[in-house]
Amino acid sequence: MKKMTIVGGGSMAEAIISGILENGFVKQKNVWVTNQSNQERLQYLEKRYGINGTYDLQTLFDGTDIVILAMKPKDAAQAIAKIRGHLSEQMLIVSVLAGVSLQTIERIAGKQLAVVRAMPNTSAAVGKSATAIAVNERVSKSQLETTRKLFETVGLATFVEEEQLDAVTGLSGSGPAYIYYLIEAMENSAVEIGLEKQIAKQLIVQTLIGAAEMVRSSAKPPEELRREVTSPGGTTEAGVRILEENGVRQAFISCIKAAATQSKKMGDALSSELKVY
Ligand SMILES: NC(=O)C1=CN([C@@H]2O[C@H](COP(=O)(O)OP(=O)(O)OC[C@H]3O[C@@H](n4cnc5c(N)ncnc54)[C@H](O)[C@@H]3O)[C@@H](O)[C@H]2O)C=CC1
Ligand SMILES: O=C(O)[C@@H]1CCC=N1
Repeated sequence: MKKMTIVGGGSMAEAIISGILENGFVKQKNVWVTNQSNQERLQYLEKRYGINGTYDLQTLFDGTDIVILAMKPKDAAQAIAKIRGHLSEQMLIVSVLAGVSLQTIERIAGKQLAVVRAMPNTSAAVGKSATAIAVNERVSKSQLETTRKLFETVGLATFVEEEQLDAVTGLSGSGPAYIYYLIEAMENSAVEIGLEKQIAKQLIVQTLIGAAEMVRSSAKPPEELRREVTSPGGTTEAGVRILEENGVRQAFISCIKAAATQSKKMGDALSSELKVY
């Protein structure tokens, strides 16, 4: 892989940049990034990661192999229209935009392109993304391999049907935020019951890592693992009863469904915006 161009320099772009450089997928000097207008942010990315920032489209796209689209879906029409003259069939276009279909990317570009639609998460920054990927028929075998390698350098990568990507977005694209929310609540409670914040943080993080590893490596389903923690008349039973009484399970289910629906809505909104033109 010779050159990579990233359009959009926000949280997701930074997570990918940090992950791929850590794993040597591409050399720092061969990574080019741009954003809408925030020069300070571009300079931060250049300094922090030793990559190149520019607003000059020729410099950005000349001889590039992979273009990563990492702007918000609402900005996609304008952003892709601006760069479409620089996109070619030889390039692999990788979109991480929630909800936006492979077809929509080609429609905005106004030409046939090899497009990958991926849904990673920000844990890419530490090599732990869970990424699901769908591709269009113009993606070659070697581009498919490059895509797999790209996302495997930042965590787990799996291929799915495009129709499943909204569900993936609701589950694992947004997923880290649900876990951070849980950690916030655990930290709040820890302070309230008299633990020091720093000690509580260590215990919470290790508990999450341990539980995740148990689910990953054990043949037992999570319900059974949970039963093993729950002594009759004990502490866990007292705690989990409160979760059940407060509908926390249902709240999580509704949360993930709402996020998946929102992904589809954002894609549909962009698609109907295009019909207007
Ligand atoms: N943040 C997350 O956890 C995840 C985000 N995504 C997707 O990644 C994309 C980016 O999300 P974030 O990084 O969170 O957003 P962000 O708001 O942090 O960054 C968006 C970037 O796009 C740039 N941009 C906007 N218009 C542009 C234009 N016309 N030309 C060039 N750059 C332009 C902005 O300047 C900014 O640097 C979204 O489409 C989102 O759906 C996907 C998976 C996870
Ligand atoms: O909140 C969002 O729209 C993006 C997509 C997945 C995670 N963050």
